Amino acid sequence: MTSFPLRPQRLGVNIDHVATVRNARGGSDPDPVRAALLAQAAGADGITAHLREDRRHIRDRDLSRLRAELSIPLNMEMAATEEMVAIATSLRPHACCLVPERREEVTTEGGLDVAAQETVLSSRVARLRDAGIRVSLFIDPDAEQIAAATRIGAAVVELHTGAYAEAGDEEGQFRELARLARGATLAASMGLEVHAGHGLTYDNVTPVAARPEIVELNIGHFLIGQAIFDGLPAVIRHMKGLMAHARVRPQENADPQSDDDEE
Ligand SMILES: CC(=O)[C@@H](O)[C@H](O)COP(=O)(O)O
Ligand SMILES: NCC(=O)COP(=O)(O)O
Repeated sequence: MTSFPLRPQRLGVNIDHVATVRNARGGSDPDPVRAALLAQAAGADGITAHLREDRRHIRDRDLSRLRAELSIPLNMEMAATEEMVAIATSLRPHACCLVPERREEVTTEGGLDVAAQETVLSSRVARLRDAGIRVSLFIDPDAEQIAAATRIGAAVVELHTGAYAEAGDEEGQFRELARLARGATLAASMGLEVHAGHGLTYDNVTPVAARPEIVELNIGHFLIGQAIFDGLPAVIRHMKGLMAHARVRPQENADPQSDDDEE
């Protein structure tokens, strides 16, 4: 692994769960667009918002306001459906991240099975790309999925960090970190830009932030929850500080067990 300071890593702030709280009462507060503008002012490098098919948090109007009001990149997460492709190609956000979706799920469980649906996904990726949108695929860090992502013309993969974040013990965390490290190295070697996210917190971000190939982290649920106690600007600044520190001496900050040189 690299031992010199790495280039800074971008933080994409996911504001979905501001909308979850708003929707609990059906009114207009708290406003996710106001949160996004606050995040932008506090140093967020991008804003991520997931327009779910069931509109349980972010709604169509939130996205059009985000598109109009933000000056940092907007990353629209969405299922790879006809409806969502039509919305995205009309909205033209900076990026679209295609994610798997099941109505019954509480949150996004696992990555998109790109290998199993290459034909349909490649035509949807092409339509988004033709509209000038940078396309990312939210996948598990598996060689088969990474190879399929390159075949269908994605520019970016976002590696799902949920299994790492939820690993119950140190051994499981080491194993999942090693898997992420292998996936990140492979994806970068195939020319993909590598992002990561899901379930990241102050406590588990450092080894992921220290991976040289990972240039962007998307973090939401933890930041929005922690903002209740500390305020959103302070929370964003603290997370960015942890990410920056992880990249100063990546060898010390990455978990030694995750070092792909040792595998
Ligand atoms: C794809 C993904 O990881 C995000 O969309 C994020 O977790 C917030 O949305 P949900 O909690 O609704 O999955
Ligand atoms: N793609 C991951 C994301 O946007 C944020 O996930 P989480 O931090 O809300 O779990």
